Amino acid sequence: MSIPTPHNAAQKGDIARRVLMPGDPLRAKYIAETYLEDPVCFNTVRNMLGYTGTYHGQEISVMGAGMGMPSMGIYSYELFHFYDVDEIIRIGSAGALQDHVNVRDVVLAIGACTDSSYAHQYCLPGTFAPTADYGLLDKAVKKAHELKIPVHVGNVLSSDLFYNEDPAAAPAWRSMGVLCTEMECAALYMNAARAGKKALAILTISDHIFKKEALSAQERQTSFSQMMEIALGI
Ligand SMILES: O=P(O)(O)O[C@H]1O[C@H](CO)[C@@H](O)[C@H]1O
Ligand SMILES: O=c1cc[nH]c(=O)[nH]1
Repeated sequence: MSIPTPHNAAQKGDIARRVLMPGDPLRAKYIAETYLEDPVCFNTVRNMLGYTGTYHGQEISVMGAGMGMPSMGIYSYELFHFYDVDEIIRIGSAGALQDHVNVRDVVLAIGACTDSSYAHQYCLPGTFAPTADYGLLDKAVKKAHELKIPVHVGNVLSSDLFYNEDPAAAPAWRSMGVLCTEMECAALYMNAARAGKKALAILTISDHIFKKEALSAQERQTSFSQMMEIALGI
């Protein structure tokens, strides 16, 4: 595939080697305008906004990934394969599945279970365990400790379903110690593995599946800042 792609108007060199990816493109805009110096917008196709700027002198990009594994699958595939991106850090929200994981908490995803068929394309003679890049994960853990931000480090669920009508699904994942549920991490980790690149997901708990708690808009912003401090500090 040549660039620009059907989904990304960037030219070669417009995108940094490291990209932060929130699901929401407006959050990408907010991050670029709030945290980066001299941000330049490189994509508006489908309003999936992407920006490149600098943070403490280092070039970094931030781009929306959309919701769900197909969307993350497209954008991260193109970044890894056509734009020479080396590292993608997903920054997103998630619903807690464990009692000790609370709203506002930050989760670093070692691995991503999934109910999606995304891995079928690889025709593997078994199941694949999508995992974070250990170097990025280690740096994120150390940065969180340095910033005194408590984090949970463990397995997450990347589900195709935000509204799941099977009442047994969440308790089943909970019984396996899975910390929280979101919708993109497994696709990102699989694309990174296939491309020989690096990925990590940093998640903020926005709601609790079992306690039926949810953050207010203001609280989301505060917790989101902690996640950003870790992601940008790596
Ligand atoms: O906050 P983001 O990154 O969008 O992540 C979570 O929020 C969306 C669902 O509301 C899904 O994309 C899920 O993964
Ligand atoms: O995918 C998600 C994100 C936040 N909360 C959920 O319950 N699911």
